[in-house]
Amino acid sequence: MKSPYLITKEEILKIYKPVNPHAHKGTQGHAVIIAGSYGKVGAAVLASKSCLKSGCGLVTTFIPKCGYQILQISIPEVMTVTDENTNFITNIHLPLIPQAIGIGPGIGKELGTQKALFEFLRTNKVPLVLDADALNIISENLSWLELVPENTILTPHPKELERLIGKWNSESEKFQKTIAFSEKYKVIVVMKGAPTFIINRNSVYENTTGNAALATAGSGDTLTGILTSLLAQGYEPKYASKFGVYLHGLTADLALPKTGYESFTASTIIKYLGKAFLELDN
Ligand SMILES: NC(=O)C1=CN([C@@H]2O[C@H](COP(=O)(O)OP(=O)(O)OC[C@H]3O[C@@H](n4cnc5c(N)ncnc54)[C@H](O)[C@@H]3O)[C@@H](O)[C@H]2O)[C@@H](O)CC1
Ligand SMILES: Nc1ncnc2c1ncn2[C@@H]1O[C@H](COP(=O)(O)OP(=O)(O)O)[C@@H](O)[C@H]1O
Ligand SMILES: [Mg+2]
Repeated sequence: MKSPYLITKEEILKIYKPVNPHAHKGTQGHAVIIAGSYGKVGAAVLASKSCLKSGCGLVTTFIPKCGYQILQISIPEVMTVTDENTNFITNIHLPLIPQAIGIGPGIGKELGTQKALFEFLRTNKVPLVLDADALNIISENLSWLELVPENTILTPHPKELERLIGKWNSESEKFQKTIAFSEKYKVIVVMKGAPTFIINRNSVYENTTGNAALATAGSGDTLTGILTSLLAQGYEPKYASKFGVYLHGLTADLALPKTGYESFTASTIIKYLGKAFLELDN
């Protein structure tokens, strides 16, 4: 394997598009987050909040009914659309065509949710981020990946990656298999870890931000929100993936001197997103 390209501040500055002074919420992109189930509505809250706090103009969150009040009270800025079902998603219907959709955090693997995911993938044309249980469901139905838009971003952690590509015997085999997977399905794979690598066909990129403070519940859910937000703002998937992982890691680097590793939580990622964007101007 060629040595990876590093995702550095210099690279990110070539990608970053500062907000236009004439911008309004309608020009900043409308993102949809499809997430949550009974007991895991927090995943929907974290992904939606990080989405909104990464610059997109409007966020609509699709959740099972049990998440309605939780979402509306936790994040009044976010609009919500609910499934007919109380505890998990069974039928994804959106009253709008957004610029990007992130799906998967906390949705579970109920049969009804699997069917809803298939029907969604069959009809969706919008740029997509697939995470968590969306990946776990797809792992058992790999042909569904033929339905997703080209350059869909997949964000597996190592266990989810193993479910997608099978076991590997060495680091180099892991990369070979992920490259083959990215080429076969024409998708971008964000291999989350320490550090995170992005595999886009046979190109490999290594993130330079982040630390072990990110080893905390919901950390990946916030990454899904950030990536979906950047896609909705019009960043191409190859740029959104790099910018997103860089910003996500940078929040932890900036927060660490204040929080230490132990008290850092996924909400701290969200809290430090503003400082991470400001750091790009320094
Ligand atoms: N507050 C919430 O509502 C939360 C909801 N979550 C959701 O809960 C669902 C289950 O997610 P999980 O990821 O916990 O379950 P998984 O079963 O997908 O992953 C857990 C397994 O993966 C392994 N693993 C994870 N990261 C690893 C790493 N970096 N290196 C090696 N092994 C690693 C763990 O050891 C464990 O065996 C997802 O839908 C997720 O989005 C979680 O994000 C936690 C917070
Ligand atoms: N030790 C670490 N160093 C750097 N980043 C880490 C470390 N541990 C976890 N992360 C990052 O935290 C995130 C964890 O994602 P994930 O496992 O999906 O969390 P969750 O499902 O709980 O939201 C990934 O972006 C991963 O790269
Ligand atoms: Mg996760």
